[in-house]
Amino acid sequence: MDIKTLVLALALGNLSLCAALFFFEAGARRSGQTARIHATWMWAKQCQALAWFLLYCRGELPDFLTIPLANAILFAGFALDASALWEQAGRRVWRNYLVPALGAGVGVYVAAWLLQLPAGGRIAIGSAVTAFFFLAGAAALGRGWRSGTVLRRYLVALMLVLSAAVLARGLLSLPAMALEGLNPVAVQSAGIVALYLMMLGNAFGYLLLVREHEHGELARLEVVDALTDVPNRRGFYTALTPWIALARRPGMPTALIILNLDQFKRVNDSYGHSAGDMVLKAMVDVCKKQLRDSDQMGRLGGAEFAILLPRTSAEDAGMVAERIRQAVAALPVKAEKAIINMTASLGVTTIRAEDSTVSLFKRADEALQAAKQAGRNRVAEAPAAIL
Ligand SMILES: Nc1nc2c(ncn2[C@@H]2O[C@H](COP(=O)(O)OP(=O)(O)OP(=O)(O)O)[C@@H](O)[C@H]2O)c(=O)[nH]1
Repeated sequence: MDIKTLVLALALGNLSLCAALFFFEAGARRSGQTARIHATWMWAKQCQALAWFLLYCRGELPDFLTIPLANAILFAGFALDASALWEQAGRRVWRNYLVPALGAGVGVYVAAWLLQLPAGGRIAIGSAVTAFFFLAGAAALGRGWRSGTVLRRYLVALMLVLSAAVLARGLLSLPAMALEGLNPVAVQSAGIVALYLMMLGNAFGYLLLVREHEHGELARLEVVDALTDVPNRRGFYTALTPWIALARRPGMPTALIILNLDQFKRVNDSYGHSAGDMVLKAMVDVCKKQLRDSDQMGRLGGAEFAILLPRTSAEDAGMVAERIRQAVAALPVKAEKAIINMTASLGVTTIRAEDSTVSLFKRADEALQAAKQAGRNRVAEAPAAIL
């Protein structure tokens, strides 16, 4: 295959990836950070498609368009590719390094063109810049190598090999490095094939990270409450299970508090659902400040939360619950249109040897209902076990 056809294949390949991503995006209706990463990747592909088309027109358009401008756009496309991979890996800060690196790469390349360096020198500079951005992308994909899938490792290895191939192409383009018997056209063709494979490797790498991120998020949301970021009922029950088993052994008990915000429905009705959400989040923050690191808070649903206090007696748990009650009552929540004062009722118990999850929550809930019936904004303790 001649070099011009390969360059055209790269332009069309990037264009078709752009179209594929556009439809992938249109169906998914992503938001926030994910949408931003997709946009970065789309820009990367558009830059690369444009640059390859300009390079394809070499000889038909003025040189300043098909040499410095085309290569500057191409480097920008590679930098954006690496940037999307780093953002997807959760490290936005990498943009701060990639942007200056792009500026330096473009600067050196344009200077080489202005100084009329031989084509081999320019190719070597271009290959070094390209390999740098490929390696940066491979590094993003290689994060979490040990726990990564085999496919991810394969892609990292592929990207490393291809980066080395691109670098080798650049070195072999230097007149001083030219090996005897090596066909320069074959070297250039091999370099462009490496770039083609890198285009595919990058695309698969990116889609793989998106898929892994989305799977991780789905798995997280099975056990974590999306609004307050504490374990949901399922996550909390999972955390509770070993403590129920441990309660059958003698030793310090484990306590359970159930907290319910008082007349929370009124907050929603008076100030709107989003104000209610703000109250729930603020309430979790307030409670967490009163707890130890080893304590565990979860959202059972609505305005009801559970708090597990390992190695805590009923008396101490009662004190913690009272501290939480006072903290909630003392903290007005600033919502968009109002300052909302809340109170909470709390039921306290300790896990008994014979307890199941059902009997434990039944007892804590009865204590909570007693606190509600006694007038709310108070703590009630379940009766002690009859020995
Ligand atoms: N803003 C918001 N409200 C929620 C959410 N989940 C449930 N709710 C509302 O929370 C309210 C729960 O009210 P309850 O706990 O049953 O009753 P209450 O009004 O707090 O009254 P008492 O518990 O008797 O003091 C209902 O109005 C639900 O619609 C949520 O995620 N966000």
